[in-house]
Amino acid sequence: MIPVQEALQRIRALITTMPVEDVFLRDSTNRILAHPVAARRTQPPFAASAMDGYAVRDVDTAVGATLRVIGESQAGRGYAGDLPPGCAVRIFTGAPVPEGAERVVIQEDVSRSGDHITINQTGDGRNIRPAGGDFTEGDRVQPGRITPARLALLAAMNVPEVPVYRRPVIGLIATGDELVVPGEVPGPDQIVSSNIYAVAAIVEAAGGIARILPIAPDTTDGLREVLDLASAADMIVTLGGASVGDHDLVAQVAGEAGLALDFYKVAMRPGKPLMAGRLGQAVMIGLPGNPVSAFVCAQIFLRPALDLMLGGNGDALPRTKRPLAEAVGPNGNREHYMRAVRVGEKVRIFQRQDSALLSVLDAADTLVVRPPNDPPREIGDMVATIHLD
Ligand SMILES: Nc1nc2c(c(=O)[nH]1)N[C@H]1C(S)=C(S)[C@@H](COP(=O)(O)OP(=O)(O)OC[C@H]3O[C@@H](n4cnc5c(N)ncnc54)[C@H](O)[C@@H]3O)O[C@H]1N2
Ligand code: MOO
Repeated sequence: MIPVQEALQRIRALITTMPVEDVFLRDSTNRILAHPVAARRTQPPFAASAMDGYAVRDVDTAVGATLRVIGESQAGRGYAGDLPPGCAVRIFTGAPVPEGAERVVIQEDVSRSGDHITINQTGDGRNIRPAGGDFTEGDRVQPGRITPARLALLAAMNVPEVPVYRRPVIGLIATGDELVVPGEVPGPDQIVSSNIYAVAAIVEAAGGIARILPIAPDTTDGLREVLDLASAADMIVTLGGASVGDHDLVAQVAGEAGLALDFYKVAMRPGKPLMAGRLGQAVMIGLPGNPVSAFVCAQIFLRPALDLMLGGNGDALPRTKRPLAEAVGPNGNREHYMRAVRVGEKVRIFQRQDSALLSVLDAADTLVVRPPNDPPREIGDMVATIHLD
């Protein structure tokens, strides 16, 4: 058994970053921008009015001044020509400010009669957004996640396509004769395959494309066939069949298929029989079959691995120290990821920690991470926690 940190480091070392592809802006939400992208224009491209009102010169801006309205500037169609002294141009939010105008007096501050306005109040600001006040042509957006805000910025920069890392395809294989897919009628000794749906959701939330393959039976031929179906994937993740039982065939069959095993067994609970290596052009990760074990391993290893594939730095999930709401007994020799729930600022560890219990997992919003051989802990003792979203 190797420590969790070493297992994560070894998985990181197996990963290669995905190639870069250009996609339409509309398809780039949450993807990772791979290279800096330069603005193709300046914004605003002209001095623009920030308010609806009248564009005037400073010399004409006095309470009681009466000015002649000589034209109109609207968003999308400006006023062609200069603004002579003693005159005003009717202007709307976003419209180009005419040459010579130095401020916009908002319409609430003037009285209008026919072609003339009288200024009743001058207000504080100029109400003009200078050209290039937001960004100028050539300004660069740096690599990173394309958030909704960044999407709008790129659009305003007139960038129609962006270079992003290709989304990795993750082939997911549940193994075991006892499994049926949800909705099927299980035989008397069967259960419904569940953990693969959690792992698929985790993969997709991290930016990967999850492909759920047919359930692999507990036969070498059957498992090999399903593994073959996954051969085009960027990563192959098996669930179950990883332990030491007579029907735990994943290591054997993957080995025969050419798996270069990097490690097997991690000092963690749940998740001990985790394996990882390279199979052809893909990284292969063998998750334990117990539903909570597969879930925890996906959080601890798959998420950083996917982050790295997508151009991130593959950081482990962030940890926060929180006080215990209840005492807890000593830990064994494996790092324990205990299902727990927040109670205000504190955290309460569930009594039942069997790695088969999905109802407990569902009730949890936190994993409490106990180091190997951690002594008993009292109420109020600080423990490391991982938030589950
Ligand atoms: N003698 C030993 N027995 C076991 C050990 C050990 O060290 N010595 N390790 C235990 C630990 S820890 C774990 S974790 C499990 C992992 O076993 P496998 O990865 O081989 O998983 P399976 O045996 O195939 O299944 C375990 C359990 O999970 C259920 N399962 C499997 N796949 C699914 C699925 N897709 N959806 C829902 N449930 C699934 C399966 O029916 C079993 O109940 O081994 C321990 N044994
Ligand atoms: O490691 Mo197993 O995952 O303890 O249940």
